[in-house]
Amino acid sequence: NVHLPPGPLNLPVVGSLLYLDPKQPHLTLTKWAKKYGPVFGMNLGSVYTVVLTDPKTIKSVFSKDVTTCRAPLYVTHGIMKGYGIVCSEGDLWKDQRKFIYNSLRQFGAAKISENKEKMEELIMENVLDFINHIKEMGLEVYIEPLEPLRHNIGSIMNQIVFGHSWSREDETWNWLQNLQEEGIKLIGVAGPLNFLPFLRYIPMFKRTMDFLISGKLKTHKLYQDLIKKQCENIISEDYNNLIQAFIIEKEKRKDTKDIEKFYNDQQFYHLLADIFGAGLDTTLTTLRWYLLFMATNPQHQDILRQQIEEEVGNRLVKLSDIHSLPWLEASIAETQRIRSVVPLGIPHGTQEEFKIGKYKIPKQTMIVPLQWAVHMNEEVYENPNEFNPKRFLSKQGQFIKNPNFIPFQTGKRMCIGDEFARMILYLFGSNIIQNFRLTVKDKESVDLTGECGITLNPKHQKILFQKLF
Ligand code: HEM
Repeated sequence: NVHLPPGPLNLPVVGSLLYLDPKQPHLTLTKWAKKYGPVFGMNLGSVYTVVLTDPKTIKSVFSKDVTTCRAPLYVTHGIMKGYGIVCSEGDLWKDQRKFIYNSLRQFGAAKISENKEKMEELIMENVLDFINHIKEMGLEVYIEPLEPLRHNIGSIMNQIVFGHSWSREDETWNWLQNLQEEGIKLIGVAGPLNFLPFLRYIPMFKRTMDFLISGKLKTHKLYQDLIKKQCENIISEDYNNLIQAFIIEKEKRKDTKDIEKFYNDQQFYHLLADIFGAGLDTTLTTLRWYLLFMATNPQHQDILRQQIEEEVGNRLVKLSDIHSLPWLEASIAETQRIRSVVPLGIPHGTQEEFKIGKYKIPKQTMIVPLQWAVHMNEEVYENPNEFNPKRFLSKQGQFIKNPNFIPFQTGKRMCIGDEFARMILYLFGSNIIQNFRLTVKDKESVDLTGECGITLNPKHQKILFQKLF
């Protein structure tokens, strides 16, 4: 007796869309999960959607080939057309995932890599530049750290993607950052189009789509110049950026059909944008949340700073120190738990009909791994709204892994940059706390709810950086 999962009322055309809070959809879905269970389904406009909130089910469902597609969404498909890696499917996705995996390892952005020290150097250059930039502003500065952080995390991504980074004042860089920010906002605005594609005839939605597509074309123009620049360099076996990696791979396969299928210009541009975007927005947002939770919880910050003092002393914190700093790992993990940067997860799509237990999951379903519900489950995490890094520590004070913690998701499409992200988060997170005491002026007035776009972003909030030495 196989049937569709239970779920909320489906109205004609819109389905359950009208009941979903557009600003905080993760909260509505989490509420529904309590009512309908850990596997529930509904129509969101024209897209049949199944939401999963049990990490074991998410793991088993996402380890199947049949769920390796992306959700059938109008906006992302309309803009990306299946190119790149994040939105690609089938053979192209398989090939490019392997290629990106190997490239990240070559750049030193992997757990095991000969070039890991070079990557650590690149990250540390940017950590130091960030710290010095803030110190130059004065002994005590009260600022929203978004822009300086975005410059330095962005510079790391620029180096590994384009082999080039720009100064803070550079016009092209500022243009690229604005376009990125605007694009992310607009994809939020265009959200309803995903589910009600007929809205594209309404001028506001049409304008938004046109803006997104023209923004994409403009960045592709810039990429052409950056690719030309890299072509002028001699590309050796010791390549360290994605432009060079792609050119080398293309050359290797020049007599095969892969060139047209996987190594064409469109794929090149979309892939560069994908790695830049996937790497920057998520890591930056996590660090912003981290600084905010540290600033509003000075008691935890002091413990971490003390551990750094004892284990590292006054020199900079390095990657080889991390295993002796469980409070660092725990406070970063706790940040990723309490504010999932992708609260709805990154949805998948189904290629064919399949089953989850007694439930039928039709072909072309969107599957939402609801990270928010996993990370805020009170049965697993007592007082889930409290920021408490100790949840991730054993009685002996060691960092413990937790199967109910899935910020990078699991299975065949799991984030491919998780190790790289942790390298950045640990090095920025520890060295900032070592160098500054962070506080806010009025804790009660700090709004920690966040704004939901593609990622869940903190609202603008100033933090007091007090220089410690
Ligand atoms: C804190 C930082 C990050 C978080 C929370 C994060 C999270 C995620 C999540 C949830 C997914 C979706 C996985 C799935 O569909 O099952 C994903 C995919 C991906 N991430 Fe990350 N990510 C982060 C950093 C990075 C970095 C630094 C890079 C690389 C430069 C990266 C590259 C990618 C790519 C290429 C994909 C697409 C994989 C695919 O579709 O096969 N991510 N990430």
